[in-house]
Amino acid sequence: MTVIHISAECYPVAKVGGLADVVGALPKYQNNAGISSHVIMPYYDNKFTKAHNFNKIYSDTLTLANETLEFNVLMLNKDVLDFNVYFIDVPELIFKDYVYSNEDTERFLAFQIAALNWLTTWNDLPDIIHCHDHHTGLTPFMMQQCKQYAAFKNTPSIFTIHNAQYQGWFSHDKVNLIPEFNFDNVGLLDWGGSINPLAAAIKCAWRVTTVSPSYMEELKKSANGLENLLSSEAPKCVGVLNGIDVNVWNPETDPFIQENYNTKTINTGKVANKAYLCKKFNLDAKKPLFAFIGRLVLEKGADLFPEAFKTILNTKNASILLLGSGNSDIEEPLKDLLNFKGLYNAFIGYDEALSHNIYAGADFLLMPSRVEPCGLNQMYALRYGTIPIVRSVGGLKDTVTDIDEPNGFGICHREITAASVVHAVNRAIELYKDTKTFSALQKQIMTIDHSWNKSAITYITLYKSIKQPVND
Ligand SMILES: Nc1ncnc2c1ncn2[C@@H]1O[C@H](COP(=O)(O)OP(=O)(O)O[C@H]2O[C@H](CO)[C@@H](O)[C@H](O)[C@H]2O)[C@@H](O)[C@H]1O
Repeated sequence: MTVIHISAECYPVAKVGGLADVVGALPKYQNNAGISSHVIMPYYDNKFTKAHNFNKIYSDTLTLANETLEFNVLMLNKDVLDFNVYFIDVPELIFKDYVYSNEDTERFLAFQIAALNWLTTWNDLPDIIHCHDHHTGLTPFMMQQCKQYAAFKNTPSIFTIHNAQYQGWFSHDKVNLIPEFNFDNVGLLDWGGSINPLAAAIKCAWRVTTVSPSYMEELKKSANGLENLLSSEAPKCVGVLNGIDVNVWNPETDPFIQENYNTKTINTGKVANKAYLCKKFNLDAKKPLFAFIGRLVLEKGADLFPEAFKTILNTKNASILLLGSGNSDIEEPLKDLLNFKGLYNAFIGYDEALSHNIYAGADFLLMPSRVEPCGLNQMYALRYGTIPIVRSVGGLKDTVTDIDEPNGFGICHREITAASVVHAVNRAIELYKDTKTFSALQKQIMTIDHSWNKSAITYITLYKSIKQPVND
Protein backbone atom coordinates (compact mmCIF):
# COMPACT_ATOMS: atom_id res chain seq x y z
CA MET A 1 0.00 0.00 0.00
CA THR A 2 1.37 3.42 -0.98
CA VAL A 3 0.28 6.48 0.98
CA ILE A 4 1.10 10.05 0.07
CA HIS A 5 0.91 12.67 2.80
CA ILE A 6 0.44 16.19 1.44
CA SER A 7 1.36 18.93 3.89
CA ALA A 8 2.67 22.48 4.21
CA GLU A 9 5.04 21.49 7.05
CA CYS A 10 7.26 18.53 7.86
CA TYR A 11 9.94 18.33 10.58
CA PRO A 12 12.87 18.89 10.25
CA VAL A 13 12.45 20.52 6.83
CA ALA A 14 10.01 23.28 7.77
CA LYS A 15 8.32 23.62 11.15
CA VAL A 16 5.96 26.26 12.47
CA GLY A 17 4.20 24.03 14.99
CA GLY A 18 2.83 20.60 15.75
CA LEU A 19 1.72 19.85 12.17
CA ALA A 20 5.41 19.52 11.22
CA ASP A 21 6.08 17.12 14.08
CA VAL A 22 3.21 14.86 13.00
CA VAL A 23 4.08 14.81 9.29
CA GLY A 24 7.75 14.34 10.14
CA ALA A 25 7.04 11.28 12.29
CA LEU A 26 3.91 9.43 11.13
CA PRO A 27 5.38 8.33 7.74
CA LYS A 28 8.44 6.86 9.52
CA TYR A 29 6.28 4.77 11.80
CA GLN A 30 4.00 3.78 8.90
CA ASN A 31 7.01 2.59 6.88
CA ASN A 32 8.16 0.59 9.90
CA ALA A 33 4.68 -0.93 10.09
CA GLY A 34 5.05 -2.25 6.54
CA ILE A 35 3.37 0.21 4.18
CA SER A 36 5.05 2.67 1.85
CA SER A 37 4.48 6.18 3.17
CA HIS A 38 5.80 9.37 1.53
CA VAL A 39 5.43 13.13 1.91
CA ILE A 40 4.86 15.86 -0.67
CA MET A 41 5.52 19.37 0.61
CA PRO A 42 6.40 22.80 -0.81
CA TYR A 43 10.03 23.65 -1.42
CA TYR A 44 10.96 26.57 0.82
CA ASP A 45 14.26 28.41 0.56
CA ASN A 46 15.24 27.78 4.17
CA LYS A 47 18.11 26.56 6.32
CA PHE A 48 17.28 22.90 5.78
CA THR A 49 16.97 23.07 1.98
CA LYS A 50 20.17 25.13 1.73
CA ALA A 51 22.03 22.40 3.63
CA HIS A 52 20.85 19.45 1.51
CA ASN A 53 21.10 18.25 -2.07
CA PHE A 54 18.07 17.45 -4.14
CA ASN A 55 17.47 15.55 -7.37
CA LYS A 56 15.12 17.15 -9.85
CA ILE A 57 12.85 14.30 -10.91
CA TYR A 58 10.09 16.10 -12.83
CA SER A 59 9.38 19.47 -14.45
CA ASP A 60 6.22 20.82 -15.99
CA THR A 61 3.90 23.83 -15.99
CA LEU A 62 0.66 24.40 -14.13
CA THR A 63 -2.20 26.77 -14.81
CA LEU A 64 -3.39 29.11 -12.08
CA ALA A 65 -6.30 31.18 -13.48
CA ASN A 66 -4.74 32.76 -16.59
CA GLU A 67 -1.15 32.29 -15.51
CA THR A 68 1.18 29.53 -16.57
CA LEU A 69 3.75 28.73 -13.90
CA GLU A 70 6.72 26.41 -14.07
CA PHE A 71 7.16 23.83 -11.37
CA ASN A 72 9.74 21.22 -10.49
CA VAL A 73 9.52 18.16 -8.30
CA LEU A 74 12.68 17.68 -6.26
CA MET A 75 13.48 14.64 -4.22
CA LEU A 76 15.42 14.19 -1.04
CA ASN A 77 16.97 10.81 -0.55
CA LYS A 78 15.12 8.46 1.80
CA ASP A 79 18.31 8.01 3.84
CA VAL A 80 18.12 11.60 5.08
CA LEU A 81 14.74 11.36 6.82
CA ASP A 82 13.78 7.65 6.86
CA PHE A 83 11.01 8.35 4.35
CA ASN A 84 10.80 9.90 0.88
CA VAL A 85 10.01 13.58 0.74
CA TYR A 86 9.09 15.13 -2.60
CA PHE A 87 9.31 18.89 -2.84
CA ILE A 88 7.15 20.98 -5.13
CA ASP A 89 9.07 24.02 -6.26
CA VAL A 90 7.02 26.71 -7.98
CA PRO A 91 9.82 29.28 -8.12
CA GLU A 92 7.51 32.23 -8.66
CA LEU A 93 5.36 31.44 -5.64
CA ILE A 94 6.78 29.06 -3.11
CA PHE A 95 10.55 29.52 -3.20
CA LYS A 96 10.63 31.71 -0.06
CA ASP A 97 12.13 31.60 3.40
CA TYR A 98 8.81 31.31 5.23
CA VAL A 99 5.98 28.85 5.42
CA TYR A 100 2.91 31.08 5.75
CA SER A 101 2.19 34.53 4.32
CA ASN A 102 -0.73 36.57 3.01
CA GLU A 103 -0.41 35.15 -0.53
CA ASP A 104 -1.26 31.69 0.68
CA THR A 105 -4.38 31.13 -1.43
CA GLU A 106 -2.30 31.25 -4.62
CA ARG A 107 0.80 29.58 -3.14
CA PHE A 108 -0.96 26.58 -1.64
CA LEU A 109 -3.30 26.17 -4.60
CA ALA A 110 -0.31 26.12 -6.95
CA PHE A 111 1.31 23.60 -4.61
CA GLN A 112 -1.73 21.32 -4.61
CA ILE A 113 -2.26 21.59 -8.38
CA ALA A 114 1.41 20.80 -9.06
CA ALA A 115 1.30 17.84 -6.66
CA LEU A 116 -1.78 16.36 -8.36
CA ASN A 117 -0.46 17.10 -11.88
CA TRP A 118 2.69 15.19 -11.03
CA LEU A 119 0.88 12.31 -9.30
CA THR A 120 -1.32 11.77 -12.39
CA THR A 121 1.89 10.87 -14.29
CA TRP A 122 2.68 7.96 -11.94
CA ASN A 123 2.33 4.53 -13.52
CA ASP A 124 0.75 3.15 -10.35
CA LEU A 125 -1.34 5.76 -8.61
CA PRO A 126 -0.98 5.92 -4.82
CA ASP A 127 -3.55 3.91 -2.85
CA ILE A 128 -4.32 6.74 -0.43
CA ILE A 129 -3.88 10.52 -0.51
CA HIS A 130 -3.68 11.83 3.06
CA CYS A 131 -4.00 15.63 3.34
CA HIS A 132 -3.29 17.75 6.40
CA ASP A 133 -5.04 21.01 7.38
CA HIS A 134 -6.62 23.66 5.19
CA HIS A 135 -3.51 24.37 3.11
CA THR A 136 -4.17 21.05 1.39
CA GLY A 137 -7.95 21.13 1.85
CA LEU A 138 -8.81 21.63 -1.82
CA THR A 139 -7.05 18.43 -2.85
CA PRO A 140 -9.97 16.09 -1.98
CA PHE A 141 -12.32 18.42 -3.93
CA MET A 142 -10.02 18.54 -6.96
CA MET A 143 -9.54 14.75 -6.92
CA GLN A 144 -13.29 14.29 -6.96
CA GLN A 145 -14.43 17.14 -9.19
CA CYS A 146 -11.76 18.48 -11.56
CA LYS A 147 -11.74 17.10 -15.10
CA GLN A 148 -7.95 16.95 -15.26
CA TYR A 149 -7.84 14.73 -12.17
CA ALA A 150 -10.43 12.16 -13.30
CA ALA A 151 -7.79 9.48 -12.68
CA PHE A 152 -8.23 10.10 -8.93
CA LYS A 153 -11.99 9.65 -8.78
CA ASN A 154 -11.58 6.24 -7.18
CA THR A 155 -8.58 7.05 -4.99
CA PRO A 156 -9.54 7.45 -1.33
CA SER A 157 -8.64 10.77 0.25
CA ILE A 158 -8.15 11.22 3.99
CA PHE A 159 -8.15 14.64 5.54
CA THR A 160 -6.74 15.28 9.00
CA ILE A 161 -7.85 18.34 10.94
CA HIS A 162 -4.95 19.48 13.13
CA ASN A 163 -6.60 22.80 13.87
CA ALA A 164 -10.09 23.86 12.78
CA GLN A 165 -9.61 27.48 13.86
CA TYR A 166 -7.81 28.24 10.60
CA GLN A 167 -9.82 27.43 7.49
CA GLY A 168 -8.06 29.16 4.55
CA TRP A 169 -11.15 31.18 3.48
CA PHE A 170 -11.04 33.11 0.19
CA SER A 171 -13.50 34.93 -1.97
CA HIS A 172 -15.56 33.31 -4.74
CA ASP A 173 -13.96 35.95 -7.02
CA LYS A 174 -10.94 33.67 -7.01
CA VAL A 175 -12.79 30.48 -7.95
CA ASN A 176 -11.09 30.53 -11.37
CA LEU A 177 -7.80 29.67 -9.62
CA ILE A 178 -9.18 26.13 -9.26
CA PRO A 179 -8.85 23.89 -12.35
CA GLU A 180 -12.03 23.33 -14.39
CA PHE A 181 -14.89 21.49 -12.70
CA ASN A 182 -18.64 21.18 -13.16
CA PHE A 183 -19.85 24.52 -11.81
CA ASP A 184 -23.10 22.95 -10.59
CA ASN A 185 -20.96 21.56 -7.75
CA VAL A 186 -19.44 24.88 -6.66
CA GLY A 187 -21.45 24.55 -3.42
CA LEU A 188 -18.96 21.90 -2.27
CA LEU A 189 -16.38 24.68 -1.96
CA ASP A 190 -18.61 27.07 -0.06
CA TRP A 191 -19.29 27.69 3.59
CA GLY A 192 -21.02 30.87 4.69
CA GLY A 193 -20.51 32.67 1.38
CA SER A 194 -16.75 32.14 1.01
CA ILE A 195 -14.65 29.41 -0.49
CA ASN A 196 -13.62 27.48 2.58
CA PRO A 197 -10.86 24.89 1.94
CA LEU A 198 -11.35 23.26 5.35
CA ALA A 199 -15.10 22.87 4.80
CA ALA A 200 -14.53 21.62 1.24
CA ALA A 201 -12.16 18.97 2.60
CA ILE A 202 -14.66 17.86 5.24
CA LYS A 203 -17.32 17.54 2.53
CA CYS A 204 -15.18 15.85 -0.13
CA ALA A 205 -12.61 13.68 1.67
CA TRP A 206 -13.57 10.03 1.91
CA ARG A 207 -12.67 10.07 5.59
CA VAL A 208 -11.89 12.88 8.03
CA THR A 209 -9.78 12.47 11.13
CA THR A 210 -9.05 14.79 14.02
CA VAL A 211 -5.92 14.50 16.12
CA SER A 212 -7.67 13.28 19.29
CA PRO A 213 -11.04 11.66 20.07
CA SER A 214 -12.12 14.44 22.46
CA TYR A 215 -11.43 17.15 19.87
CA MET A 216 -13.70 15.31 17.43
CA GLU A 217 -16.56 15.58 19.92
CA GLU A 218 -15.77 19.19 20.83
CA LEU A 219 -15.80 20.25 17.16
CA LYS A 220 -19.46 19.37 16.89
CA LYS A 221 -20.12 22.13 19.45
CA SER A 222 -17.34 24.60 18.64
CA ALA A 223 -15.52 24.62 15.30
CA ASN A 224 -15.24 28.26 14.25
CA GLY A 225 -18.48 28.06 12.27
CA LEU A 226 -18.21 24.46 11.02
CA GLU A 227 -20.16 22.82 13.89
CA ASN A 228 -23.18 21.83 11.78
CA LEU A 229 -20.99 20.54 8.97
CA LEU A 230 -18.98 18.39 11.36
CA SER A 231 -22.14 17.06 12.99
CA SER A 232 -23.68 16.14 9.65
CA GLU A 233 -20.44 14.55 8.38
CA ALA A 234 -19.88 12.69 11.67
CA PRO A 235 -20.27 9.21 10.09
CA LYS A 236 -17.04 9.67 8.14
CA CYS A 237 -15.11 11.34 10.97
CA VAL A 238 -12.94 9.70 13.61
CA GLY A 239 -10.49 10.95 16.24
CA VAL A 240 -7.03 9.35 16.15
CA LEU A 241 -4.70 10.47 18.93
CA ASN A 242 -1.35 11.84 17.74
CA GLY A 243 1.81 10.15 18.87
CA ILE A 244 5.34 11.45 19.26
CA ASP A 245 8.61 10.47 17.61
CA VAL A 246 10.34 8.83 20.56
CA ASN A 247 13.68 8.86 18.75
CA VAL A 248 13.71 12.62 18.21
CA TRP A 249 12.26 13.20 21.68
CA ASN A 250 14.45 11.01 23.86
CA PRO A 251 16.22 12.46 26.92
CA GLU A 252 18.71 9.60 26.77
CA THR A 253 20.06 10.59 23.34
CA ASP A 254 18.75 14.13 22.68
CA PRO A 255 21.75 16.05 21.24
CA PHE A 256 20.23 19.43 22.16
CA ILE A 257 20.14 18.98 25.93
CA GLN A 258 22.96 19.57 28.41
CA GLU A 259 22.99 16.18 30.07
CA ASN A 260 21.29 13.07 28.78
CA TYR A 261 19.33 10.97 31.25
CA ASN A 262 16.95 8.04 31.62
CA THR A 263 14.65 6.82 34.39
CA LYS A 264 17.66 5.68 36.43
CA THR A 265 19.66 8.89 36.07
CA ILE A 266 16.78 11.39 36.03
CA ASN A 267 17.65 12.93 39.39
CA THR A 268 21.11 14.09 38.36
CA GLY A 269 20.02 14.67 34.74
CA LYS A 270 17.19 16.99 35.72
CA VAL A 271 19.37 18.89 38.18
CA ALA A 272 22.03 19.49 35.49
CA ASN A 273 19.53 20.56 32.83
CA LYS A 274 17.64 22.79 35.26
CA ALA A 275 20.89 24.36 36.45
CA TYR A 276 21.84 25.16 32.85
CA LEU A 277 18.48 26.80 32.12
CA CYS A 278 18.44 28.76 35.37
CA LYS A 279 21.96 30.04 34.81
CA LYS A 280 21.23 31.00 31.20
CA PHE A 281 18.01 32.81 32.12
CA ASN A 282 19.01 34.09 35.56
CA LEU A 283 16.39 32.09 37.47
CA ASP A 284 16.38 30.67 40.97
CA ALA A 285 17.05 26.91 40.54
CA LYS A 286 16.02 26.18 44.15
CA LYS A 287 12.41 27.00 43.34
CA PRO A 288 10.17 24.78 41.19
CA LEU A 289 10.57 25.81 37.55
CA PHE A 290 7.36 26.28 35.55
CA ALA A 291 7.62 26.65 31.76
CA PHE A 292 5.47 27.38 28.74
CA ILE A 293 6.40 26.66 25.11
CA GLY A 294 4.12 27.69 22.28
CA ARG A 295 2.24 30.27 20.33
CA LEU A 296 1.17 33.27 22.40
CA VAL A 297 -2.44 33.23 21.28
CA LEU A 298 -5.87 33.00 22.89
CA GLU A 299 -6.24 29.39 21.76
CA LYS A 300 -3.30 28.42 24.00
CA GLY A 301 -4.69 30.43 26.95
CA ALA A 302 -1.53 32.57 26.91
CA ASP A 303 -3.59 35.69 27.66
CA LEU A 304 -4.11 34.32 31.20
CA PHE A 305 -0.39 34.42 31.93
CA PRO A 306 0.28 38.11 32.70
CA GLU A 307 -2.24 38.16 35.58
CA ALA A 308 -1.53 34.60 36.74
CA PHE A 309 2.27 35.02 36.63
CA LYS A 310 2.13 38.30 38.52
CA THR A 311 0.23 36.63 41.36
CA ILE A 312 2.60 33.65 41.42
CA LEU A 313 5.77 35.74 41.16
CA ASN A 314 4.65 38.01 44.00
CA THR A 315 4.67 34.97 46.31
CA LYS A 316 8.31 34.28 45.30
CA ASN A 317 7.54 30.55 45.44
CA ALA A 318 8.34 29.67 41.83
CA SER A 319 10.54 30.40 38.83
CA ILE A 320 8.90 30.81 35.44
CA LEU A 321 10.38 30.57 31.93
CA LEU A 322 8.43 31.20 28.75
CA LEU A 323 9.33 30.44 25.11
CA GLY A 324 7.04 31.61 22.35
CA SER A 325 5.76 34.37 20.15
CA GLY A 326 2.41 35.51 18.86
CA ASN A 327 -0.06 38.33 19.49
CA SER A 328 1.59 41.57 20.57
CA ASP A 329 -1.32 42.16 23.01
CA ILE A 330 -0.10 39.10 24.88
CA GLU A 331 3.64 39.50 24.28
CA GLU A 332 3.84 43.05 25.67
CA PRO A 333 2.45 42.41 29.19
CA LEU A 334 4.61 39.29 29.35
CA LYS A 335 7.66 41.43 28.63
CA ASP A 336 6.60 43.83 31.41
CA LEU A 337 7.00 40.98 33.90
CA LEU A 338 10.74 40.89 33.20
CA ASN A 339 11.16 43.21 36.18
CA PHE A 340 10.67 40.13 38.36
CA LYS A 341 14.40 39.53 37.95
CA GLY A 342 15.72 36.16 39.09
CA LEU A 343 12.24 34.63 39.06
CA TYR A 344 10.91 35.16 35.54
CA ASN A 345 12.31 35.21 32.04
CA ALA A 346 10.93 34.98 28.52
CA PHE A 347 12.42 34.24 25.14
CA ILE A 348 10.06 35.80 22.62
CA GLY A 349 10.74 33.92 19.40
CA TYR A 350 11.17 30.42 18.05
CA ASP A 351 14.08 28.19 19.10
CA GLU A 352 13.92 24.44 18.56
CA ALA A 353 17.06 23.66 20.63
CA LEU A 354 15.85 25.77 23.54
CA SER A 355 12.50 23.97 23.51
CA HIS A 356 14.31 20.64 24.08
CA ASN A 357 16.33 22.19 26.92
CA ILE A 358 13.15 23.44 28.54
CA TYR A 359 11.39 20.06 28.36
CA ALA A 360 14.53 18.61 29.98
CA GLY A 361 15.16 21.28 32.62
CA ALA A 362 11.71 22.42 33.76
CA ASP A 363 9.82 20.79 36.61
CA PHE A 364 6.34 21.59 35.26
CA LEU A 365 4.95 22.54 31.84
CA LEU A 366 1.93 24.86 31.66
CA MET A 367 -0.78 24.35 28.99
CA PRO A 368 -3.94 26.26 29.95
CA SER A 369 -5.34 25.93 26.39
CA ARG A 370 -8.83 27.11 25.47
CA VAL A 371 -8.67 24.77 22.46
CA GLU A 372 -6.15 21.94 22.05
CA PRO A 373 -6.81 19.54 19.17
CA CYS A 374 -4.18 17.16 20.54
CA GLY A 375 -1.16 18.95 21.92
CA LEU A 376 2.26 17.40 21.62
CA ASN A 377 4.05 19.46 24.28
CA GLN A 378 2.44 17.56 27.16
CA MET A 379 3.62 14.26 25.65
CA TYR A 380 7.16 15.61 25.18
CA ALA A 381 7.05 16.86 28.78
CA LEU A 382 6.04 13.40 30.05
CA ARG A 383 8.90 11.79 28.13
CA TYR A 384 11.36 14.18 29.82
CA GLY A 385 9.92 13.68 33.32
CA THR A 386 8.32 17.13 33.39
CA ILE A 387 4.87 17.20 34.95
CA PRO A 388 2.18 18.71 32.71
CA ILE A 389 -0.31 21.22 34.12
CA VAL A 390 -3.16 21.33 31.64
CA ARG A 391 -6.65 22.55 31.10
CA SER A 392 -8.77 19.47 30.46
CA VAL A 393 -9.69 20.00 26.84
CA GLY A 394 -9.23 18.11 23.55
CA GLY A 395 -6.13 15.97 23.43
CA LEU A 396 -5.00 17.23 26.84
CA LYS A 397 -8.07 15.56 28.33
CA ASP A 398 -7.18 12.34 26.47
CA THR A 399 -3.55 12.24 27.62
CA VAL A 400 -3.28 13.73 31.12
CA THR A 401 -4.91 12.36 34.29
CA ASP A 402 -4.96 14.49 37.44
CA ILE A 403 -2.89 13.36 40.44
CA ASP A 404 -6.06 13.13 42.52
CA GLU A 405 -7.53 10.52 40.14
CA PRO A 406 -6.55 6.82 40.20
CA ASN A 407 -3.16 6.43 38.47
CA GLY A 408 -3.00 10.19 37.97
CA PHE A 409 0.26 11.90 37.06
CA GLY A 410 -0.52 15.48 35.99
CA ILE A 411 -2.34 18.54 37.25
CA CYS A 412 -5.61 19.38 35.50
CA HIS A 413 -7.99 22.32 35.71
CA ARG A 414 -11.31 23.01 34.04
CA GLU A 415 -11.75 26.78 34.14
CA ILE A 416 -10.10 29.20 31.69
CA THR A 417 -9.14 31.85 34.24
CA ALA A 418 -5.94 33.27 35.66
CA ALA A 419 -7.15 32.12 39.09
CA SER A 420 -7.42 28.49 37.96
CA VAL A 421 -3.85 28.63 36.58
CA VAL A 422 -2.66 30.04 39.93
CA HIS A 423 -4.59 27.34 41.80
CA ALA A 424 -3.02 24.62 39.60
CA VAL A 425 0.47 26.08 40.15
CA ASN A 426 -0.11 26.14 43.92
CA ARG A 427 -1.07 22.45 43.80
CA ALA A 428 2.14 21.82 41.84
CA ILE A 429 4.22 23.67 44.44
CA GLU A 430 2.75 21.44 47.16
CA LEU A 431 3.60 18.38 45.09
CA TYR A 432 7.15 19.64 44.53
CA LYS A 433 7.65 20.01 48.28
CA ASP A 434 6.79 16.32 48.74
CA THR A 435 10.12 15.29 47.21
CA LYS A 436 9.54 11.53 47.43
CA THR A 437 6.19 11.57 45.62
CA PHE A 438 7.44 14.16 43.13
CA SER A 439 10.51 12.16 42.25
CA ALA A 440 8.54 8.89 41.88
CA LEU A 441 6.06 10.67 39.61
CA GLN A 442 8.85 12.03 37.39
CA LYS A 443 10.15 8.51 36.84
CA GLN A 444 6.67 7.09 36.29
CA ILE A 445 5.68 9.59 33.59
CA MET A 446 8.86 8.93 31.61
CA THR A 447 7.67 5.38 31.01
CA ILE A 448 4.27 6.29 29.54
CA ASP A 449 4.29 5.18 25.90
CA HIS A 450 3.02 7.89 23.56
CA SER A 451 5.07 6.74 20.57
CA TRP A 452 3.40 6.70 17.16
CA ASN A 453 3.46 2.86 17.10
CA LYS A 454 -0.19 2.47 18.06
CA SER A 455 -1.72 5.37 16.10
CA ALA A 456 0.34 4.65 12.95
CA ILE A 457 -1.37 1.26 12.90
CA THR A 458 -4.78 2.82 13.61
CA TYR A 459 -4.31 4.97 10.49
CA ILE A 460 -3.21 1.98 8.41
CA THR A 461 -6.27 0.01 9.58
CA LEU A 462 -8.42 2.99 8.59
CA TYR A 463 -6.79 3.19 5.13
CA LYS A 464 -7.36 -0.52 4.57
CA SER A 465 -11.00 -0.35 5.66
CA ILE A 466 -11.95 2.29 3.09
CA LYS A 467 -13.87 0.84 0.21
CA GLN A 468 -15.87 3.90 -0.85
CA PRO A 469 -16.76 7.42 0.29
CA VAL A 470 -19.11 7.32 3.30
CA ASN A 471 -21.80 9.41 1.56
CA ASP A 472 -22.07 7.17 -1.53
N1 LIG B 1 8.58 29.26 20.24
C1 LIG B 1 8.85 27.98 20.02
N2 LIG B 1 10.13 27.55 19.91
C2 LIG B 1 10.41 26.25 19.68
N3 LIG B 1 9.48 25.29 19.54
C3 LIG B 1 8.20 25.66 19.62
C4 LIG B 1 7.82 27.01 19.87
N4 LIG B 1 6.46 27.07 19.90
C5 LIG B 1 6.02 25.83 19.70
N5 LIG B 1 7.06 24.97 19.53
C6 LIG B 1 7.00 23.54 19.22
O1 LIG B 1 5.95 23.36 18.25
C7 LIG B 1 5.20 22.19 18.56
C8 LIG B 1 3.83 22.62 19.02
O2 LIG B 1 3.02 21.59 18.96
P1 LIG B 1 1.48 21.60 19.48
O3 LIG B 1 0.92 20.30 19.10
O4 LIG B 1 1.48 21.87 20.91
O5 LIG B 1 0.81 22.87 18.86
P2 LIG B 1 0.25 23.50 17.48
O6 LIG B 1 -0.79 24.39 18.00
O7 LIG B 1 1.33 24.08 16.69
O8 LIG B 1 -0.33 22.31 16.63
C9 LIG B 1 -1.63 21.93 16.12
O9 LIG B 1 -1.39 20.63 15.51
C10 LIG B 1 -0.85 19.69 16.43
C11 LIG B 1 -0.53 18.44 15.64
O10 LIG B 1 -1.65 17.74 15.25
C12 LIG B 1 -1.81 19.44 17.57
O11 LIG B 1 -1.17 18.58 18.50
C13 LIG B 1 -2.18 20.77 18.26
O12 LIG B 1 -3.15 20.55 19.27
C14 LIG B 1 -2.69 21.74 17.20
O13 LIG B 1 -3.03 22.99 17.79
C15 LIG B 1 6.01 21.47 19.62
O14 LIG B 1 7.00 20.68 19.01
C16 LIG B 1 6.66 22.64 20.39
O15 LIG B 1 7.81 22.25 21.10
